[in-house]
Amino acid sequence: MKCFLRSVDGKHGPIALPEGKGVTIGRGPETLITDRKCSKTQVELVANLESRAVRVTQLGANPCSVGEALLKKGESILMKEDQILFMVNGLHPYTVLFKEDSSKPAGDAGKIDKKSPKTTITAPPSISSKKTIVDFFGASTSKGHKRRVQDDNTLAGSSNKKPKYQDTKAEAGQEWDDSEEEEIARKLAHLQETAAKANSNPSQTSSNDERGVVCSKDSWEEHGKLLLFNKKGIQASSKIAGFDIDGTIITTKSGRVFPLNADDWKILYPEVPRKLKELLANGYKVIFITNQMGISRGKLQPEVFKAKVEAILDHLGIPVQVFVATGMGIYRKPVTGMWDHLCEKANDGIEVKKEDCLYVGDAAGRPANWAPDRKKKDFSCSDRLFALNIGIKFFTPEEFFLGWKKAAFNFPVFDPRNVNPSGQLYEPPSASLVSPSPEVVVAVGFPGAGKSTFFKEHLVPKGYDYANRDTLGSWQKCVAACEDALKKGKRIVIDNTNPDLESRSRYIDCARKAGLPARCFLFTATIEEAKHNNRFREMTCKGHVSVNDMVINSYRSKFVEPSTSEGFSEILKIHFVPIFKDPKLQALYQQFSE
Ligand SMILES: Nc1ncnc2c1ncn2[C@@H]1O[C@H](COP(=O)(O)OP(=O)(O)OP(=O)(O)O)[C@@H](O)[C@H]1O
Repeated sequence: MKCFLRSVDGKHGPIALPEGKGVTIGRGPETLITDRKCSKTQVELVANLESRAVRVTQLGANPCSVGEALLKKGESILMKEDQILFMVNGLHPYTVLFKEDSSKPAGDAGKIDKKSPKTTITAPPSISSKKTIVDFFGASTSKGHKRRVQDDNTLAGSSNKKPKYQDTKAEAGQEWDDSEEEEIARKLAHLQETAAKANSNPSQTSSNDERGVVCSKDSWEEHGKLLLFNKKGIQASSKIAGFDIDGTIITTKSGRVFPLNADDWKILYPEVPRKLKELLANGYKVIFITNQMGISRGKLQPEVFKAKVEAILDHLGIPVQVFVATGMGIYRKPVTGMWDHLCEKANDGIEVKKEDCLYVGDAAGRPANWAPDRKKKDFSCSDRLFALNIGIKFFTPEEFFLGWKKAAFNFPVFDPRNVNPSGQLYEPPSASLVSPSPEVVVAVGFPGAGKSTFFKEHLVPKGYDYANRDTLGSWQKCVAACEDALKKGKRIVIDNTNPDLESRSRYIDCARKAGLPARCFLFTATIEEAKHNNRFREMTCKGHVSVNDMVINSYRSKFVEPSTSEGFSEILKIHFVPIFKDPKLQALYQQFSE
């Protein structure tokens, strides 16, 4: 038995790790690593042939990682054959390989060809048949799979390499090229075996991760504004790796921001297919999660988009579950409706473990010039906020696929998690919310500032009449209602946005004519908070017409700070203090929305 360290990138040949002897590896001619973050003595490796494991000890200042574990200087971990060692910052991947001595007859492992600088190994019987892998990927023909693998090689800039897998005639014992994909294929084949067992006995799972049954056919589902694609071969898991599609998995061929047509796409980075396959091999279910508002706006035909999704998956050659939010509402990222659907209804009842999940997206709130050749700021922060709302790890495509360092980003001004239920409701605190005698209360505040909620909570139950232009139909009807209430000696609130002097003067005049006071209740919710509230109302209140940003911006441009000089006897500032009777609604409110 011998042990070798193998470069997953295929940058150099295998490095022998003699039994029990420390081998120091790092930046240098042996590994061809030039990355200065990697020390020349980055890690020490000690092979133990009996336990088929290698002890990895971190020596350099910047940590390496083995599987999920990040090693600080001086820390050690045992590395098994199914794990990947990244020398530094998720870069320079290595695996270890234990092989029977080539001088002995090959058992269930292969042999090292000492003559060739490149390692060739004999495929273990369990994975030597191409069909095994083809079945896992759900591809229809072996030819199709072979072509797909070649495509991936081309993407990875290694078109001079031979195809990774032999054709269907490949038998156990035949030699095949050593490459990064071979290791991944080994793991995939192992997973497939486990999956096959799980299919016959769904309660049985692999050692660490919970897995479900393997999906046997492609299917599209529709759940209101959610489209869901189950690709043949997907398998439920407690570990989820989620990806946005546009700008993360693909970009446009044309170079335009928006695709010119359904064929205007290409894989964003050559590293994408391999990284996704690696995740699958490590027991993740890979899902794509995309906002496609164009569908509900009638600009994108659902069938056209469905065909595009299928073409992307065929090109990648991997089983992926795809979630598409077709309009506004709970399914639209950053709100977590699509994730909730996955957890509650689309993961075979396997509980998703958030700590084992990650999400990658390009809408990350990065400012202009976030990297030397990246001038444009991100169009949004919705992907980062989506991961934050769920509570899982987030990466940009550059961080995840290319190993770039974390980029700076701008956080939204309004953070719904910070609304304070015990905050001060109004100012000045010495004022009285309710008057014992007839009066007019005139609201001023953004659409969505919380005016109606406040009045219905605090004034209407105390006997105030209520006038609102949305329900009555016009400001003239509100004025009539106001006159009528005052004539009857009643108190009334006017629940309109009333941003300017003109709109307010109508009600102040009514009060003046009746010889009664008019007070102003100025709602202090900011524009960002008001937009959030409007989106929350859209998700939770079916009857309300949605308020678009134009209406909100128009309020802002018309707004004139109310003053007693207009004729108000008093001006109260009303702050947004959340009241939630249902914890589910509170949780939804406290999610970032966009
Ligand atoms: N104090 C509060 N606590 C929790 N949610 C609130 C509160 N105030 C308002 N909301 C929510 O914010 C959304 C907008 O509130 P509301 O309809 O009261 O605003 P508005 O100022 O009356 O809007 P418009 O001017 O468009 O009628 C609603 O979904 C409401 O449930």
